[in-house]
Amino acid sequence: AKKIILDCDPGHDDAVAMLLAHANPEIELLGVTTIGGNQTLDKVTHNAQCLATEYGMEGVPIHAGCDRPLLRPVNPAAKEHGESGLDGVVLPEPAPLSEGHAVDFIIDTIMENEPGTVTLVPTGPLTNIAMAVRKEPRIVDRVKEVVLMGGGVHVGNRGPVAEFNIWTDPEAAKIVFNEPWPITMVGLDLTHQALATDEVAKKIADLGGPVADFVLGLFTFFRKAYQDSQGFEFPPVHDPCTVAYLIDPDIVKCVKVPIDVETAPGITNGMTVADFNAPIDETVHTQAAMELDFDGFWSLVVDAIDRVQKSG
Ligand SMILES: Nc1ccc([C@@H]2N[C@H](CO)[C@@H](O)[C@H]2O)cc1
Ligand SMILES: [Ca+2]
Repeated sequence: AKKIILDCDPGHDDAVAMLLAHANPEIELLGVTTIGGNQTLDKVTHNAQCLATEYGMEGVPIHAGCDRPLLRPVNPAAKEHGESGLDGVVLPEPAPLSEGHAVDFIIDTIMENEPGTVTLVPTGPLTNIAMAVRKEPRIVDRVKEVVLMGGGVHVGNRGPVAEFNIWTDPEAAKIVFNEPWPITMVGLDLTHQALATDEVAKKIADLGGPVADFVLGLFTFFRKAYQDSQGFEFPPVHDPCTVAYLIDPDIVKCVKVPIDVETAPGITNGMTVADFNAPIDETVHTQAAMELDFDGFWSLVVDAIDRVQKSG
């Protein structure tokens, strides 16, 4: 199984990423770390703890991380995720929070495991990852790869070309994208294909059960929020696309391309800039996810719900 650390800001779609990472046998979830983003750090951390209970996740450490970006103020996505960060569902009691900062957990976990065996899966702003790199630069060569939800190629949800996770902390993103580790950017080009349509909801409803109902509750709220805030009929469930790619790389088609981050103020601030004019040689350590196998993706999510309900 692939060992991963999920660095997240739950968040309706982070919640599905956590479910997929916990349930699928191809993934060994070494720990969950949290970052302020969709909501403030205290709220997203509490949400992660409650989700661990909901999914029956035993013994997976949860560590809270940075409570704000490196330079920018926190700008929660309250319209899309609600005041709690997980509006639309009733949350169970929280699982315990582990001692110690997320940045130290990320560093220690990578340094304690064999080189090239731990994958980082950030699905929120990249502050914790940037801080970890600055505190312990040796993690860059030891990490197997970074598969992050964020950015996109000339697409945005915070203005014309910025995506929320990057836009929230562009300086952290610039640090992360400029380290020489392998990065798969699972951006909006890809995740806007991962729509929770009526047919998807029906498959989950047909499964039945408490976790199926929980996920449907997430989707119901997220769908209304997306209709009201971005005019989408169905909500794109961004974050689990990262885990799905790790489970089955054929589910996501990627293109190798140099990617950097714009941190200058102005209309392109927070943009991930893919340079398709550059030569693609072995120095290119970044790739952008562009095409999703819709049915393959959703079958993994339905399977994860089924597995968690069966092991409950
Ligand atoms: N409108 C909006 C939707 C999702 C998000 C969060 N940020 C990323 C998508 O931009 C995902 O990680 C998701 O959790 C932010 C804003
Ligand atoms: Ca997220």
